[in-house]
Amino acid sequence: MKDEQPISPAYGLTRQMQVYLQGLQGQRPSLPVSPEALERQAVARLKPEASGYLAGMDDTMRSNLEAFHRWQIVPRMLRGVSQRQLSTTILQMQLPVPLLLAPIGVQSIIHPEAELAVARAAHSTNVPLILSTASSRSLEEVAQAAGDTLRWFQLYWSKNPDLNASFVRRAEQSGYSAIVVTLDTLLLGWREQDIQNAYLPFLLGEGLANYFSDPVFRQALAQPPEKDPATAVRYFTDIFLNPALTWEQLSFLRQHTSLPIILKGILHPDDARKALEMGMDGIIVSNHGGRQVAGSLAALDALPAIVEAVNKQVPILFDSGIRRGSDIIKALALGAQAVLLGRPYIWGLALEGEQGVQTVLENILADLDLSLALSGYSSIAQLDASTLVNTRPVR
Ligand SMILES: Cc1cc2nc3c(=O)[nH]c(=O)nc-3n(C[C@H](O)[C@H](O)[C@H](O)COP(=O)(O)O)c2cc1C
Ligand SMILES: CC(C)CC(=O)C(=O)O
Repeated sequence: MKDEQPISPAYGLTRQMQVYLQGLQGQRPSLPVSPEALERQAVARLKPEASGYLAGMDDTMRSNLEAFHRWQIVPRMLRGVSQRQLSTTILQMQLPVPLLLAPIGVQSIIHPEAELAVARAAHSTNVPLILSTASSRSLEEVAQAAGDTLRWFQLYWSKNPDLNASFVRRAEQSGYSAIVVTLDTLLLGWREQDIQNAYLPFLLGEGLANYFSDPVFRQALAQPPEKDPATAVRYFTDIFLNPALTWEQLSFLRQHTSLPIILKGILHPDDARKALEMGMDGIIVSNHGGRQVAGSLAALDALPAIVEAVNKQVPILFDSGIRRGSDIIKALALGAQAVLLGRPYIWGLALEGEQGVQTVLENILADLDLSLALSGYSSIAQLDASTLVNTRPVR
């Protein structure tokens, strides 16, 4: 795909025609094209514990999706859209598309090749990726699989400061070019399905590759994790998350890395202002895909006020509910510079491994490209508030 310039001006049309031509030979796409059907099939394929873990809180997730339906695109006509520009620059990094893979931990519960399959698919489609601290493969292995693909590292801020510094150092050495600190998961939310299933993958040793391979983590143990995994898992659960974290501690990170620091999980404009005050380099507006606070506002509903508060001082990214090309258009029109794709690529991984992730990415990018053109835009930079109308019912 890389050689074929996936983001060429005619990308959407090329992909669409490729599928139709295969149809002439009696072939149909093996993976569902609609995200809803994709989810249904993936959930049916996974063990109940794994699909329960993917799910999160139903009501917040529903709010995330409904928020997209309240904003609607008003297509414009005859504006010369034969060439489309989908690339963007964030913190001096060139993104070929305004889409990154969201950090999603413990992918070994979804597919045996886990993050390596995802990294290869990111490479073949040229879509940047954000690797979770809780990945099932070490950040070094994933970097190797990703090749020259743009990659950022997501940090869960542990109680052990030396471990945080070590993760950041390793990420720098392995070519990750930004640190994404997740703020909304200083504790795990009340996840009804996981509690019903009495299931937490970390306790089974899943998603701990970065910890078990870390020199600081290993030094804290009397025996290496290979010899005494139970004690290593216990130590992990002791230090993994840090609910005592406050804004002031972000300066520790600043002292330990020259990489840009991006805060993930901002929903209130005052927190966005605080991020600016602390000299942070970027913000990801997100409610963690509706996995942390039941009844929290939809991430998309939080976006406009944060865009206003930040006033273009740092880039704003968005996730939680991106399913189609039109969702990307809506988030960009409301002021995000790029979006993160979460569960849809995991559904592809569940069904067809690396190929499944690649297909999901190709489909959403083709959809974005065509929807952009048909809405009357030749560049994502042209999207703004005038692209949309809000159909929120008046109460
Ligand atoms: C199974 C699962 C694991 C996740 N793990 C992480 C993680 O390790 N770090 C993180 O910052 N976010 C994590 N997230 C949240 C995603 O990065 C992202 O915010 C969310 O999936 C976006 O919503 P969407 O899935 O509706 O697109 C996880 C989400 C899921 C579904
Ligand atoms: C707690 C993490 C390791 C994974 C996560 O962010 C999630 O399950 O939502």
